[in-house]
Amino acid sequence: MSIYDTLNSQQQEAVFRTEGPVLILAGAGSGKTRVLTHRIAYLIEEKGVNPWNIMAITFTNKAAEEMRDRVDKLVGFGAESVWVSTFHSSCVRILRRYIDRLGYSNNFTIYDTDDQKTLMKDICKRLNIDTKVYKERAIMSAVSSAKDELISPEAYELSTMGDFGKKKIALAYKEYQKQLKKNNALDFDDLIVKTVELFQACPDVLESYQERFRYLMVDEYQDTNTAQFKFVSLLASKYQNLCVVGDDDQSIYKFRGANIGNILGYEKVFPNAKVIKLEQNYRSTQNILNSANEVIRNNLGRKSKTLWTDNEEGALLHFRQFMNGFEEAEYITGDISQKVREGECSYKDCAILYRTNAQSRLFEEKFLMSNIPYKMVGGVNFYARKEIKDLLAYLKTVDNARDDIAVRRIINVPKRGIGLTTITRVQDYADANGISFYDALRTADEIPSLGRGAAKIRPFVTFIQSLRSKAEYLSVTELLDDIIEETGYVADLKAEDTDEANARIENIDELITKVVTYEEGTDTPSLGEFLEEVALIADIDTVDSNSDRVLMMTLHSAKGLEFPYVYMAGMEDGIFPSYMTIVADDPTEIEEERRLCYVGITRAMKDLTLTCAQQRMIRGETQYNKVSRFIREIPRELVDMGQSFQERKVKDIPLPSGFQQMRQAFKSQAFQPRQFEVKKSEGLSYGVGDTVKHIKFGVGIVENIAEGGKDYEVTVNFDKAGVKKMFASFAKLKKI
Ligand SMILES: Nc1ncnc2c1ncn2[C@@H]1O[C@H](COP(=O)(O)OP(=O)(O)OP(=O)(O)O)[C@@H](O)[C@H]1O
Ligand SMILES: [Mg+2]
Repeated sequence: MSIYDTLNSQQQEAVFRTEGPVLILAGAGSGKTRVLTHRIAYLIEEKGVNPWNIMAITFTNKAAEEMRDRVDKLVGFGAESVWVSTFHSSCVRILRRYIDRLGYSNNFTIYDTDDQKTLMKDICKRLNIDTKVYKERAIMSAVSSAKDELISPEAYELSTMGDFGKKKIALAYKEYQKQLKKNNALDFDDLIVKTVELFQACPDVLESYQERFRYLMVDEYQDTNTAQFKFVSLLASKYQNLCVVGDDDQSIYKFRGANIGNILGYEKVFPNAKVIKLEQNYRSTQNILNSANEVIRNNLGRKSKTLWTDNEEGALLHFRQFMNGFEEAEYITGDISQKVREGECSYKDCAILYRTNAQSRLFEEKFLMSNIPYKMVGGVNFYARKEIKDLLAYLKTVDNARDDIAVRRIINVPKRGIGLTTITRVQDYADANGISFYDALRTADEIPSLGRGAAKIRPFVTFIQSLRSKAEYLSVTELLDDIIEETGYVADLKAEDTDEANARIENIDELITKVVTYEEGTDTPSLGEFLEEVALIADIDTVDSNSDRVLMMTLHSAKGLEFPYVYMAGMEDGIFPSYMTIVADDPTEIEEERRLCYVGITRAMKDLTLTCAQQRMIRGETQYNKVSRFIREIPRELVDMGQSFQERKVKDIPLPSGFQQMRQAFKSQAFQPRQFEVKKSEGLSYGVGDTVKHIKFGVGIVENIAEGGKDYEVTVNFDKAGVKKMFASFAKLKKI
């Protein structure tokens, strides 16, 4: 039996049709990605195609990694030469080789959003564009959309049609490109645009890549934009071996220029394309799939399609409503650890999905406290995010200013024109005199080497000093508000008005919520104690070589992935669908959110839990949200509604439950695993120093047993496998 026998007949058709354009349009979990990986295997093994001649493009690095993995498993030898990557990294590789043909040098720099913004600010100044009327960020986002559509500065200018605002943007766009080139730099969008330009300007380069990539495949095709589509169609125009797979119901990147028209337009560019539909879902239980189908049915602008499954009916979906976000996080973490403890699944089988990254904080804290390993995919841990670090650095500086790193972090946030030379000189002075960096700043006038630099430092010191005197009578919440206000931190982000800036604001709101919760839950709150509490969570080392971890990510980053147990949290109108899309005039915005919901539901293989909170603290204020409209679109008979919170007779919980324990835990530091060295642990049949046997790692000696929340963490030095840390309940060690 060959690997291709495991495919159904439509899938086989898609795999075996290696020549010519193929379009596979099919619903979630129908095996689209599987078809692509098997197609790669088939090309190499059955058609004798050189792996070097195959290119597969996916949307995210995570998806590329996963595809690479799947291909490696199918094809033993040679698979590493298949070019599997994202659009952006493919383009970087091509440009590094040939961009000199466009007059750049091959060691070009790639500008991140901060660099872009600095440049755009500069340009606005130079062109006398009033950034109060035309915000840099708004200009940048218009420029970015133009690039997604492959509209050049010249074409943009022609399209302005006397529109005054657009004219300004056209001017800025033109100048921006000029400056980028002068700096030998490309922004993110340019990576694709310049590659397309290169292909168009240099037929020989294009041809060499056409020869190289005889077989092209694109996953998640529904999310490609015009520029990306042009890139692949140019590459495929010679041999026409382009196979794209996608699902119009999972198009969730309209805000980034994804163009659903590409799906429909494919047959225009490749008129003899073979269209293949896959209708069987292999991923999910009937209940999960039916729920997903019912939800997506509410979108009007879609092609209807059939998606069925042979899988078992499965458990009902679970819906749980809680008093607040804290209870919600507690329930989900508890549910996961119970399942793991009972041997029903491992941590890595579980994923928590949410609408915005800011929602991760409560889960992270809960996981850390319960010693449950977790990993955030495609996001940065809450306390490692720039905006959170910046604001905490302010609080630390106000608190005692002994943390040099904190002071240095914010000395130029927002920009105060204090240069690196000045900072280095201050640091040298501090080192030479054995004083802190901040104390050196306070005596800046006496540092001879500073010269005029000292004048720039004075306002900063005055600002911090004034915050310090305010800290005597302000609450931590008020102090934080004051810092945000005075630094213009949020105001600047608001002016940027991009998705990224808005996500940062949400994170800051979440920090405010954290402070408010802290103050409400403490008799004598203080800045010092708050920082201590945060430091304990922020500094816990989450780097864990163990890959058995609960995954947390936004719904957007979950695209293409699958997990046996999925938790969709924050199912509330105002969160998901987001408030912005509810108030928008445009009904297609809700449809995009609904597609995102469809993506979320269809990630689940066996079990799906949907949760929401009655009240949620956002920006330190309690909001009352209705249950998400998407929940109401799922037929009741498919859902186990659990106990509603009214039935639990919760009278009035001013504080999130579990909060007191958390405070206790912080005070006693009980959740720091290494603090508790237990010689002979209750319930374990072995102790430190005993020789034990593990089913996979063999024989070793127990080096340490630490109390970790609800389970013991055992460190064993195995004769062969080396030192491993594991939780007692699934290590199943036997004393010998
Ligand atoms: N013919 C098949 N037999 C058994 N399992 C299959 C078959 N086809 C697909 N699967 C399994 O079904 C699951 C979903 O497949 P895959 O991830 O390829 O779907 P997809 O269409 O790419 O989904 P998405 O739209 O979410 O990206 C995978 O676990 C895959 O291994
Ligand atoms: Mg897929």
